[in-house]
Amino acid sequence: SILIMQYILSSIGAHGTQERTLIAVKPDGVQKRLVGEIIKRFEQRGFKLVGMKLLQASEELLAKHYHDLKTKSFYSSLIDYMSSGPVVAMVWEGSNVVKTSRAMVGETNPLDARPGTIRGDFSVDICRNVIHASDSVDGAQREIGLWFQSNELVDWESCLHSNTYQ
Ligand SMILES: Nc1ncnc2c1ncn2[C@@H]1O[C@H](COP(=O)(O)OP(=O)(O)OP(=O)(O)O)[C@@H](O)[C@H]1O
Ligand SMILES: Nc1nc2c(ncn2[C@@H]2O[C@H](COP(=O)(O)OP(=O)(O)O)[C@@H](O)[C@H]2O)c(=O)[nH]1
Ligand SMILES: [Mg+2]
Repeated sequence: SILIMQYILSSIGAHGTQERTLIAVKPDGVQKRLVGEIIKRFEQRGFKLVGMKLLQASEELLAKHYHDLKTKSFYSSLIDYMSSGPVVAMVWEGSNVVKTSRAMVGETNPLDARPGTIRGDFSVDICRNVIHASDSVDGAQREIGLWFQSNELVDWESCLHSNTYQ
C-alpha cells in the first residue's frame, strides 16, 4: 500500500512530499576542483538537483547559517574559512535525501569519516572538510530559505514520469 500511495502521489506530481536538503561545496572543495565529483555522486545516487549557484557567502549569511555554533571556540575561524572563497550551494531533492546525504558526506571530522564518504575520500582536516549538508529536515528548510529565494528553485520532472531515476 505504500507503493500504491507513492504511485498516486507521483502521478499527481506531488512535489511537496519530496524531501529537500541544502548541500554546499565549501571554499576548499571549490579550490580542490571537487564540484563536479560531488555533483556526480548526488546524481548517480538518484537525487534531483533543483537549485544551484556559485557565490561568495557574506558574513551575515554565514552568521545565520551557523547560528547554533556561535558560542563555539572555533566559530570565528569557521566564518573566516567559509568566507575565504566561493561556495557552490545546491538544493537536492529525493526520498530521505537529508539523512542519505549526511551518510554520503561522512563524519564532521574527516579523520573519523569512512573511506567512500566525501569527507573520508577528500579531506583530513576538520577546518577544511569540503562540504556542508543539512543535518535535519527542519534544518534543511531553514537553510534553504537562507541561501535561496523561492524563484531560484526549479520544479522539474523526468519525462518518463516515473521513479526510473529515483
Ligand atoms: N572541532 C572543530 N575544529 C575545527 N572546525 C570544526 C570543528 N568542528 C566543526 N568544525 C567546522 O565547523 C563546521 C560545522 O560543524 P558542525 O558540527 O555543524 O559539523 P557538520 O554538521 O558536520 O558540518 P556542516 O554543518 O558544515 O555540514 C564543520 O563542518 C567544520 O568545518
Ligand atoms: N575548527 C572547528 N570547526 C568545527 C568544529 N566542529 C564543527 N566545525 C565546523 O563547523 C561545521 C559545521 O558544524 P556542524 O554543523 O556541527 O557539522 P557538520 O554538519 O558535519 O558540518 C563543520 O562542518 C566544520 O567545518 C570544531 O570542533 N572545530
Ligand atoms: Mg552542521
